[in-house]
Amino acid sequence: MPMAQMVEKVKVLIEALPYMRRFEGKTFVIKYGGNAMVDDQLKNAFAMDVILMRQVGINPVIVHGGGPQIGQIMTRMGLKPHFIDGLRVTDEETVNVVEMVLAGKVNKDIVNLINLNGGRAAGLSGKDGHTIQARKLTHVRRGPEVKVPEIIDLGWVGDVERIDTTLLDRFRASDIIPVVAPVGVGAKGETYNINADSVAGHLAVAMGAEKLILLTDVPGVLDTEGNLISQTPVDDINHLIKTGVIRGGMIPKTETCRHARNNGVSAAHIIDGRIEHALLLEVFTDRGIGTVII
Ligand SMILES: Nc1ncnc2c1ncn2[C@@H]1O[C@H](COP(=O)(O)OP(=O)(O)O)[C@@H](O)[C@H]1O
Ligand SMILES: CC(=O)N[C@@H](CCC(=O)OP(=O)(O)O)C(=O)O
Repeated sequence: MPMAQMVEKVKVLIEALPYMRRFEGKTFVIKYGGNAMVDDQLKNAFAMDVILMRQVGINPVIVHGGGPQIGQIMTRMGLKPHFIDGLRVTDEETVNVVEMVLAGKVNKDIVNLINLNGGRAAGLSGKDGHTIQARKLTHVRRGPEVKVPEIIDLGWVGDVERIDTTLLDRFRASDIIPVVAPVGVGAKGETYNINADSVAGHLAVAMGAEKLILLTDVPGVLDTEGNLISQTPVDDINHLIKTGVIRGGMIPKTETCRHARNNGVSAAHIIDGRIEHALLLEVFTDRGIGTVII
């Protein structure tokens, strides 16, 4: 390798050093989903990023999605997936499929991925350690087409009521990376299907996380011309939603970020999981690659 190229490599490490120092001992809650969870090269890059974070003393907590994987199994079973405002309408049969897919195969595949890349991961759902305590979500329909606000029954869709961090605190004290399925448990032991971004936001608050990082399939929050908004103060989110700059699936994402920011999390990031090593590029470089909500 030519000397100039070697020097460039060392510069990258030096650029990362102040960030490594600043984040040592801090918790990052990372929502993992989208393309980053299906493409083999991206999957391994994600695992390596998380392992490197753990190695330099950061406590990464992974919350995963799995909407497409649930959809595949439902279709095979002859069930038709149905969404309202980005939330899956979840009847009794569907909630069983959701739990089997998320807390089962999807969760274990991620645990396996991290372990195979040299880390130590353990999977849990919200039922383990009573970690994610939930109640039925009261969903009010929104958007320009809704004239009168209307409450919709989405079935077994949950809202986080309380997070018990006991189990996650144990992991924090060890070298184990927790991988959390977004399945909640109700007061009577009932199972709730919860949006993974929302679980990540609540976990970040409960754990006093330094960062909430949401991986998605777009570069970040885009303006009306499609240009990336690299940084935005949390107080501007409302305006961006009201003026229609932020729409659709980006509304609950940015609202989750706002909730986290307003409850002690220092920064919330929305980044492009289609970029290899998106996590390290966002966290350990001066410019970052996505949107940071400060
Ligand atoms: N201002 C915006 N910037 C970026 N994406 C936006 C914006 N407004 C709406 N969106 C939409 O939000 C989507 C991301 O939300 P969603 O599909 O729910 O993500 P995920 O599947 O990763 O959870 C984007 O694909 C895009 O279509
Ligand atoms: C209530 C609700 O919609 N829950 C989601 C949970 C998984 C998820 O959030 O997965 P993604 O991040 O891949 O969308 C669902 O059933 O699909």
